[in-house]
Amino acid sequence: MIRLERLTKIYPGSTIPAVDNISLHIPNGEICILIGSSGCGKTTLMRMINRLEPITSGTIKIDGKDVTHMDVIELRRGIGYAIQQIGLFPHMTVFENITVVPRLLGWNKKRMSERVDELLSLVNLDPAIYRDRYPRELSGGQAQRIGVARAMAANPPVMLMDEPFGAIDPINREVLQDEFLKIQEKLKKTIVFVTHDIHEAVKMGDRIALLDAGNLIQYATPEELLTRPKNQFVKDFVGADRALKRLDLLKVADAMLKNPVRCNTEDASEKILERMIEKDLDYLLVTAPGNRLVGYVNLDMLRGHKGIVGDLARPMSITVRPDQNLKDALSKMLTYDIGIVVAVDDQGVLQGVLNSKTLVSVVGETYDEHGGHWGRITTGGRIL
Ligand SMILES: Nc1ncnc2c1ncn2[C@@H]1O[C@H](COP(=O)(O)OP(=O)(O)OP(=O)(O)O)[C@@H](O)[C@H]1O
Repeated sequence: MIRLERLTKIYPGSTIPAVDNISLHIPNGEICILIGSSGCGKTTLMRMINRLEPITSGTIKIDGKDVTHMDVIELRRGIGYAIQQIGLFPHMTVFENITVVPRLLGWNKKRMSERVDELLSLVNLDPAIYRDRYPRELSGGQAQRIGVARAMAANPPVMLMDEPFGAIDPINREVLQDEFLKIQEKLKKTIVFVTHDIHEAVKMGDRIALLDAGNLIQYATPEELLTRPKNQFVKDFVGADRALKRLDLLKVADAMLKNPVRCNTEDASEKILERMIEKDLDYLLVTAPGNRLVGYVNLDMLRGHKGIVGDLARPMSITVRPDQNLKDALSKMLTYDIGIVVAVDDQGVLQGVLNSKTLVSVVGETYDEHGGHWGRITTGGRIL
């Protein structure tokens, strides 16, 4: 756990604090995002944690230990540091770049070699291809991955990441973010992460610290920041479209109808047709034993058919997973021009159904300025 108490930094020659009396607490295993406009003090705050900047007043404790009382080399061994400019040494190979800290720690060749291969695989680069390359032989995205791998080399429990994906185009950035979140799910590091990008903050952060002119304005979960901005500054910062930003945050599982109406593959087509007409349904999902999604049937398909629905069911053109975010789901719905999408797990078992109406209502639930009330997330009515 990282605990900042009344932390202040005044640069020599300046009278205005770059970081002004900030207290905040970062639980172990969480990603804390520092965000705010240029010059608000994000980098300064971060660099005080590994003592690249001396502290003017206040304290920083990592797992109860005051960083200013620790041996600085010892301190930095426990803290991985990845920065936007990547900072790879141009005259060193990928292998040598990644093993800078392990070499200082006196690891033997075999251990370093295994670690490099493990880290390269973790960041999705083939060790056989990349370990002997020089930084100039890498794309920007690959170099960023190496930067992250290097920061993780000695398996530090804490990582400081200063706009680590800043210089990457938006598409590769999304890919890197997703990969990094997957890694973090496994490794559970305590991470301080600086970004300018509110989308990135909402997506990556367990908590977000919004700074302005050295002051901490709000420290909250992404959900809270979007739905309960503390004041006008926060509202302006997160943007008028904060409702839409919740699409990044909410999962399909938050908005889907969990028990959609369905029928079994073995059901007689005639019987199902009758029931659908009675219940005024145009489409019906078809599942096999174990609730495995087979596809759907509609009224036209069933009319005049004498067998079982399993013989008719058409597979869905697309499905989503419950843990996908609503932005991905909406994007699929728009791409395929469909109003409904079915959620299945990795084994193809039916989990729920998402339709555009419930999606809009879930995303539209924002802070009610007058009553201070939030609508409950509801999945709406039955849609099939
Ligand atoms: N070495 C320094 N000497 C004097 N002032 C500095 C120094 N480094 C930063 N500052 C000032 O401290 C303030 C905070 O800077 P800092 O780099 O922490 O901001 P930031 O939020 O990281 O900005 P950016 O998003 O542009 O990187 C700024 O006003 C900056 O000009």
